[in-house]
Amino acid sequence: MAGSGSAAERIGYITRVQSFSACHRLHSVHLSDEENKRVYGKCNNPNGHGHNYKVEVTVRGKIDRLTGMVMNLTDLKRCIEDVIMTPLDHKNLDKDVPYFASVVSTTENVAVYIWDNMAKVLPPGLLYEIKIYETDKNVVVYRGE
Ligand SMILES: Nc1nc2c(c(=O)[nH]1)N=C([C@H](O)[C@H](O)COP(=O)(O)OP(=O)(O)OP(=O)(O)O)CN2
Ligand SMILES: [Zn+2]
Repeated sequence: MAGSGSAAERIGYITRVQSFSACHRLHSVHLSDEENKRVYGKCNNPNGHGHNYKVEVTVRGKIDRLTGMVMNLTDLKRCIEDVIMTPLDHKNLDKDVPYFASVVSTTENVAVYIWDNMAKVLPPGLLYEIKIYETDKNVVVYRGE
């Protein structure tokens, strides 16, 4: 049985929460203007609209027996600064972030963008989940599938 102090490996999930502000417009380059209006409605407004996004970045891994950590949250904080805050905070997602020039800036795609870039800077296999609150009511989860 795995009691405290046993040799059994423990798996932990740790999450850091980060907020950022950005504006965007839902508009697909693969759809006509009419289709864009029909699909995205008010979110296709040419002048865009803004959100205060909240992102939860979760990593999963062994709780190191010596350090007591899955990873140092201070290191996770630095990764989040580089991957989320520097490129996205106070930006127009569609105009300031090259990735969204051809990819519609839905929250699903923002989650994929963050996942792909977090995976590049974290130790392999550690990233577990990106959860984004676009609003209090609209929440997206992406787990790299
Ligand atoms: N599948 C998706 N659908 C929608 C997305 C998205 O990212 N993925 N995004 C939007 C808009 O960006 C929009 O800003 C959402 O606004 P709204 O519907 O007004 O947000 P709320 O539901 O929180 O607003 P309430 O009016 O308070 O209900 C649309 N669809
Ligand atoms: Zn929006």
